[in-house]
Amino acid sequence: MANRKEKTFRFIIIGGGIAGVTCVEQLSSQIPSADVALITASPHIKTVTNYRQVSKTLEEFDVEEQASSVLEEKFPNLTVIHSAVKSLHTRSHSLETTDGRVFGYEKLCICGGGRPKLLTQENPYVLGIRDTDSAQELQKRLSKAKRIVVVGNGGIALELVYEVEGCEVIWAVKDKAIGNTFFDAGAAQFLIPSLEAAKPEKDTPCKRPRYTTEEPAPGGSHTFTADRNARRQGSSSTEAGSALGPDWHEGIVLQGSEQGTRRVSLEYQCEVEKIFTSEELLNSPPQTLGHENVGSWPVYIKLTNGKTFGCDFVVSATGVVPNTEPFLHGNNFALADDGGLQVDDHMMTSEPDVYAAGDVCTACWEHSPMWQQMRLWTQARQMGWYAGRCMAAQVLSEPIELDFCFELFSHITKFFNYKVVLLGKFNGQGLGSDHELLVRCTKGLEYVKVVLSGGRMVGAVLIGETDLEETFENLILNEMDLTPYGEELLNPNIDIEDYFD
Ligand SMILES: Cc1cc2nc3c(=O)[nH]c(=O)nc-3n(C[C@H](O)[C@H](O)[C@H](O)COP(=O)(O)OP(=O)(O)OC[C@H]3O[C@@H](n4cnc5c(N)ncnc54)[C@H](O)[C@@H]3O)c2cc1C
Ligand SMILES: NC(=O)C1=CN([C@@H]2O[C@H](COP(=O)(O)OP(=O)(O)OC[C@H]3O[C@@H](n4cnc5c(N)ncnc54)[C@H](O)[C@@H]3O)[C@@H](O)[C@H]2O)C=CC1
Repeated sequence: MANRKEKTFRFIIIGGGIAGVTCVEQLSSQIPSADVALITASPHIKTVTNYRQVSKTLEEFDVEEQASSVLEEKFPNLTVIHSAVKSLHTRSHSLETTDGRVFGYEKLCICGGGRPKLLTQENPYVLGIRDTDSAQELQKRLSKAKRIVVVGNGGIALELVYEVEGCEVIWAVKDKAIGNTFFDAGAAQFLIPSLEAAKPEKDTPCKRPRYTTEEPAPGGSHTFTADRNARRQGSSSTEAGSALGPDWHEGIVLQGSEQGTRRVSLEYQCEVEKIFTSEELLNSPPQTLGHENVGSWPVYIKLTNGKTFGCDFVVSATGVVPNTEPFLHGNNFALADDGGLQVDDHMMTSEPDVYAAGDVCTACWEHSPMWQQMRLWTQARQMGWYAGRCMAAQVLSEPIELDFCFELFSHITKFFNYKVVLLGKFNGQGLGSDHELLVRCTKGLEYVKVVLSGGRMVGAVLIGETDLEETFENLILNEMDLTPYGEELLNPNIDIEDYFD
C-alpha cells in the first residue's frame, strides 16, 4: 500500500459536511502553506455562511451547499477529491478511495457524519431522512400518499409532522409527551395546540438554499437546483451525502396527494412491533388488523399498543448512528457506546495522528457540568473548527486548551414556528432529583423553564420570543446563587436584565 501512494498530504480531512469543511477552512487559514486534501463522498460541500455569535456561546448561521471549486479557489493548497474512502491504514498513514487511489497523510481528521438509525434496513416502505437525496425521495413518495406513519420523537419527527399537509400522519412516539429529545412534558403541552392550528403564512422568503426536483436526467439521476445559483448533480443512493440542517423542509414541498391542511393523530407510549407488506398480512391472523382492510395499503405497521395502521410508507425518524464502518476494519479505534469514534479533549481518536469531529465522533473528555454532546449542526461546526486548531497546534508545537464553546450547551432552533433556545442541562440531564424547576407559560406566546440546582441556574428552555437567552446564559456561566430571588426570577413584571445589571 505504502508504495502505491499517489501523494502524501500534510492534512487529509474526510467528509464534506459542516465538520469537515470547517476543519479544512481552519487548517488552511492557520497554515496556508500546508498541502490539505478534503476527500468527500458527496458531490458538493456544505459551508457555513452569515455566521453570527448571538451571545457568548449561542451562535446562528446559514448553511450553503456549494461546488467544491469555491473552496479550492479560496485556498490554493487545498485539493478536493470526490470519492468515498474505502479503507484506512493508520499504521502506514494511508487510505484508499473507492476509485482505487491511495493517499498518504501526516495528520487525518475523520468527519464522516452519521446515517439514519432506521427501524429496519432494506424495507422499501421505511424511509429515513438524512441528506438532500433522501429528502427528495420523501417529497416524491409523499406527493402520492394519503397516509404515512412517522416513528420517532426527536428533531426530524417534530419538523415533519408540523410541515406535512394533504396527507394523514400517524405519529407514534415511545414517550408520554412529544419531542422528548428537546423538551419535557410541560413544553410539549405548550406546543401541542400548534399541531391543530393552521400554519402561519410565510411572509419572509427562506434565507437558505432551496432545492427543486427536476425530471430525472438521462441516465437515471436527478438534478437538484438550489436557488442561489448552486447546482448539484444527484448522487447514487449508495453514497452518503451531507446531513440536512436548519430549514431543510423550506426548500421542498411536503404535500401529500390530498387537499387540506395538517392532520396528525398521536399514538403515545408505543413502539413498532412489526412492519408487514400487504401480502405478508394476508398470511397472518386477521385479528391483528383491527379496523384496516387487508390490501388497501402497500404496508402495515403494528404498534405495541395493539393498533395496526395501513399506510403508504413509514418514516423512521429514530436517530442517527455514527458513520464509522468504512474506516474500522484493521485499525484499533476505540468506540463509544453509541458507536462514535472516541475523541479526547484535543479531538484525537485512539489512533495516532487521527482526529475526528462532528456526528461521527463521541466526545469522551470530562465534560463541563453544563455541556453535553448532541449531534447538531452547531456542534459539528464547533468540533470541526476546534479539531483544525488542535491539528495545527500540534504541527506548530503550540499548546491549546479546550475551547470555551464546550463550557455550556446551547442551541437555537425552531419548532412549530416558535423560536426555541436550549441552554445547559435544559432537561435536568444527569441531575437526578437534585434539581428544581421554575416555569412561566403564556399560552400561544411563550414557555420559559429554568432548571436550578443548589440555588444556581444550570439550564433553561426558552420557547417564543422571550429575549431571555443572554441573561440566562450569563446567570448559568456566572454560577450565581439565585436563592434570594426565588420565583421572582420569572416574574414577567420585572425586567430581569435590569435586575442583574
Ligand atoms: C433532516 C435533518 C434536519 C436537521 N436539522 C438540524 C437543525 O435544525 N439544527 C441542527 O443543529 N442540526 C440539525 N441536523 C443535524 C445536523 O445536520 C448534523 O448534526 C450535522 O450536519 C453533522 O455534520 P457532519 O459534518 O458531522 O456530518 P455530515 O453533514 O453528515 O457530513 C458527512 C460527510 O462525510 C462524507 N462521507 C461519509 N462517508 C464517507 C466516506 N467513506 N468517504 C468520504 N466521505 C464520506 C459525506 O458525503 C458527507 O459529506 C439535522 C439533521 C437532519 C438529517
Ligand atoms: N431543529 C433541530 O435542532 C433538529 C435537529 N436534528 C438532528 O438530526 C439528527 C436526526 O434527527 P432524529 O432522527 O429526529 O433523531 P433524534 O435523536 O433527535 O430523535 C430520535 C428519536 O427516536 C426515538 N427512537 C429511537 N429509537 C426508536 C425506536 N426503535 N422506536 C421508536 N422511537 C425510537 C428516540 O426516543 C427519539 O425520540 C439528530 O441528531 C437531531 O438532533 C434533526 C432535526 C431538527
